[in-house]
Order: sequence, then C-alpha cells, then structure tokens
Amino acid sequence: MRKGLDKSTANNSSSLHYVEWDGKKDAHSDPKLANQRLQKPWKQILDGSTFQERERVAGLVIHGVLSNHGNDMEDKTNDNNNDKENGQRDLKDEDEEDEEIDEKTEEKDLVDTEGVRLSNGDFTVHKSTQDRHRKQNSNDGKASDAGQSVKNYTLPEVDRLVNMFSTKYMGSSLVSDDSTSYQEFLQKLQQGMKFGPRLKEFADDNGKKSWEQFHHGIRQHVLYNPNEPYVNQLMSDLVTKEIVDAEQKDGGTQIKLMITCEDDGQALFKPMRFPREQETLPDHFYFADYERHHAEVGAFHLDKALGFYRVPPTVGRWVNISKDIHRVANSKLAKTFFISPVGNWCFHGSCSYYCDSSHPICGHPIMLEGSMAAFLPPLQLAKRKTWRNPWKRSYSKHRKAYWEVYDDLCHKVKRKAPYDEGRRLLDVLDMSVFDFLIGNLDRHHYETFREFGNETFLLHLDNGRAFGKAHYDCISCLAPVRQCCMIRQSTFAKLVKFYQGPDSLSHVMRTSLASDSLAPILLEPHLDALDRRLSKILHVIHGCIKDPENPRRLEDVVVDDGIT
Ligand SMILES: Nc1ncnc2c1ncn2[C@@H]1O[C@H](COP(=O)(O)OP(=O)(O)OP(=O)(O)O)[C@@H](O)[C@H]1O
Ligand SMILES: [Mn+2]
Repeated sequence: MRKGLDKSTANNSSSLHYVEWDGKKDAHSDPKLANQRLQKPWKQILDGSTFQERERVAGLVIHGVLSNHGNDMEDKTNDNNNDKENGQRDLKDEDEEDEEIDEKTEEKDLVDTEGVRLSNGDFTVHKSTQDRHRKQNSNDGKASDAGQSVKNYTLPEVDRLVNMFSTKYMGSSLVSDDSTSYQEFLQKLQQGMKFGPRLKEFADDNGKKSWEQFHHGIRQHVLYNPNEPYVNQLMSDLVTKEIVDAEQKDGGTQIKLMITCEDDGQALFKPMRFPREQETLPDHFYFADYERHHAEVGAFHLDKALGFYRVPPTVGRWVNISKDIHRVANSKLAKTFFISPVGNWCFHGSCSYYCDSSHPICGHPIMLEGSMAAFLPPLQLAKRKTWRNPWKRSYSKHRKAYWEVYDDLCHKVKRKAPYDEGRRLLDVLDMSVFDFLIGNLDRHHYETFREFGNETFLLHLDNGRAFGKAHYDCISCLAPVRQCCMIRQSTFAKLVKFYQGPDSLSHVMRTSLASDSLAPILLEPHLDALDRRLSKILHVIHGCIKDPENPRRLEDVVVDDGIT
C-alpha cells in the first residue's frame, strides 16, 4: 500500500452525503441510466447515418455549448501565465538555469509584433490519380473505416521527395512496399531498437502489478515497450480498477486529480469539460484554451503509432462522481462538490484559476468522462528535469517569441548544450512534428528523467490542449523543423510510410482509438487533419531540400542518429 488510502468510511466534511453505490438509494447512480443520459447529444452524433449528418449534429451541439459560456476567461489569462510560469519554476531544480537556453533573456526574446501576420500555409489538395489510401479500407477488413471517405492529400513535390528517399534507401528497413502494413513496417524498422538501462530504483523491482511493471520498464530511450504485455494490462487496469483515493493535483491552470486505484496504481485524471465537438474558441489564445480529456488519450495513441513511446499510457474512463471521487476525496476537494440546479453532480476543486462555481465539472447527472494517464514514478525515486522549450511561445496577447518573427533561432540553439550533440535536437524536432500533428501550441516546457542525463527521450506530458481546431493547421508549430531544416531519419521514414500507404495515419489512429472505452476519441475532422498535416510536414522537408537559395542534401536534412 502506497499510503493510508482507506477513506471509505471517512467523514470528508462535505455537505453532500456519500451516496452508496448500490443503485437503489440514488436513482442517479444507475450507471446505465447515467450513461444513457450523458450520451444523449453524443449519441445523436454517433447515430447520425452519414458523416455529414454527424458533422451537422455536431455543429448544433457546438453552437449550444458556445452560447453557454461567458467571456470571463480573458481577465484571468494574464495572471494565469504568471501562475503557469511560477508553477513550472517550482518544478525546476536549482542547477537548471545553466543548462537551459537563455532563460534570463526570455523577456528580451519577445518581440512586439503588432501587425505581424503568420500564414497558415494554405494547402491545395492535389487531385492525384493515386487512390492508395482508399485501398486500405478494403484491404484489411477492419470495420472501423467503413463508410469513411479518405481524402487524398498527395502533393507532386512530396511525391518526388518520397521517390528520392525510396530510391536512395531501397532494400533497407526505411523503405517498404505497398503490401506491407504500417505495423509490419514499424516492427521491422524498430528491430534492434535501442532501449538503454532502466531507472536504478526500479531496475530489480519487477512487481506483478501492471503499474509496477510500467515503472520497471522505463528505459533510457523509451518510456515503455509496447510489445510487453504489461502495457495493455496497465491500460485495462486504468479503466477497471476500483478508485480508492482522489486528491487534487497542484500546479497547472486547470483542475486535475491524482487518482489511486485499489491496486495502488496511480493516475492523473483530467475531467471532461466539453463535448468532443467543441473546438477552441476562436478568440481564445492557446494559453486560454480549455483542456480536453480526449486530447490526452488521442495524443497517447498518436505517440504510440509514431513509435515514440514518450507519452504515459492514457485511457478514457467513466467515473461516478459520487462513488469514485466524492466518497474517496480528501476533505479539501470534497468541500467543493455540489448538486447543480438541474440535479447534476458537480465539483470544482480549489485553485487560483478556473476552480470556482462558474467553472464546474459536472456529471450528467452523475457519470463523468475523463482521461487517466498512468503516473510516472514518484519524483523522490526518479527525479525529473524540466527544460524550457527553445521554441516556447510568448504566452502574451501582445508579443511574439523571437522565433515567430526571425528564422535564425536554430543556429543559436544548435551551438548550445544539450542541443549541440546527441539526440536532443532531433527529439525537439520530433516533438515539433508531434505537436503539429495534434495541433498543440502549449509546449512551453518538456521533461526528462534526470538520471539518464541528456542522452534520453523527452517526455511528451500534458497534451490536453491538443486537437482543438480540426480545420486549422498550426504551421508555426513546425517552425523548429522548418528553421533547422532537419528531421530524424526514422521519423521521416514513418511519415513517408503513412503517406505511401496502404495504411494512412488516420486509419491507424481510427483503429487504435476504437479500443478505448470512450471511443470515438477523435472525430473524423480531426483524423482527417492528421493526414493533411502529415503531407504538410513532408512538404516542409521538400522545401528544405529544394530551397532555391540554399539547396540541401537529403542526408543533411533527414538525419540518422540511430534512434528508431
Ligand atoms: N502521467 C504523469 N505522471 C506524473 N506526473 C505527471 C504526469 N503527467 C503530468 N505530470 C506532472 O504534472 C504536471 C501538471 O500536469 P499537466 O501539465 O498535464 O497539467 P496542466 O494543468 O495542463 O498544466 P499547465 O497548465 O502547466 O499546462 C506536469 O508538469 C508534470 O510534471
Ligand atoms: Mn496543460
């Protein structure tokens, strides 16, 4: 047992009485009923006979939600940033300043950019005669793509780039033919993959529980090994194990809970605030965007599909607000529970921002969706280091970061440790590819396990602000790749494989996400966006090689550092 967790009989001093989970005392607590009620607007979307119909219904839902929210976020935004920064500083260790990129000049790096307009890199879909991605749908017989129209995002420049790459590396594991599925390709590419040593504290401790094996399985080069059975077991445990403790997790801007399950496994829980169809509000900056629980789940699946293994296993889960949270909450959290005027169970937690009765988290009436991310080992046993992302945004309404205005940041970054050698720069570029695909503008910092030094993977934590706008591609998220004109060879090969098919990225993601208990996690427009963005990444790489002012060799842009 990790700590004294049994609160089942505790008087948690809330004014709400604990509702027994026997389905009799509280009509709300019938999970079937609750599910039905919660899924109502949602169900209509799923039941829509065509995609267009689903989108139409989704549009109506979005409209309804939008009209429910005032604009009281704006004033809090500025303070938020300070809070976020302070929060992050709390995470840092004393010696960090030396090792970071120019933290002290951060202010100086900001540029007043009134009038600067960033292009979204308009994409014209090339109507190629190729229809390879359509083929995938009939190929593997997977039901999940049935009825989906797959758009063709091929571009003539990218076709040429792909041909150049395929010709050069023909016969190697970087290239495969049309009959090879993406999963087969990935397996082959990752044969002989580097894992590196385990965390010292967990090296000998190979407990039976899935979360213990997860901690034991953390290696210098990957957070987990997807081929080991504990990964699926952990994901299943995160959905099914009884919740025995819930506390609010400090830090960050929005409410999240630290959940402990009956097997002592812990998870970071982010609750659902809005339906999946609600997009980032048009007038909200990235730092004022709400977190989306399903974005955390979607990001985990994408990271896994890309063969990165840098996001902690994350699943969707239904929780009963009374049984799973209120009953086991500590008194501080329990005090914030209430029943709303229409009879829904709600809570808001306590924090400086977004934790008040005008930003409640509510069930419908008692069941609530959320994401559960497997918890990393405790900081005391596995110290982590927080690094400022060199391509951090300004977190200001009025200024832009240096790199948003000038294109030469990469030259400076490349000269400074830890970006001047080893895998780090290519990892930051992988993170840029990842964030561009998921549409995450909120990557201010990243973390690493301290004992692995600099030659280790980057944890892709906190993806809650991803998947906010399905029809917008954050071209500036790709600035690191465009400005450095570099990408890891294995990452490039995976993108090329998706581009060539037979499995498109949207197909692999649709199939992968179908297993989540809250499926569908990503609606079709977001899946489609993945394919569109993937082409755009390759187009940027093409632009680096064929840059009229500075043409580059393929191998100088697509860089092999041995990490697959
Ligand atoms: N799976 C995890 N296991 C352990 N710690 C985690 C995990 N995920 C996140 N954390 C820690 O919790 C902190 C807060 O989480 P997260 O960043 O997701 O919250 P947030 O509210 O979105 O924060 P912010 O407002 O800063 O974006 C992270 O900085 C990280 O150090
Ligand atoms: Mn966040």
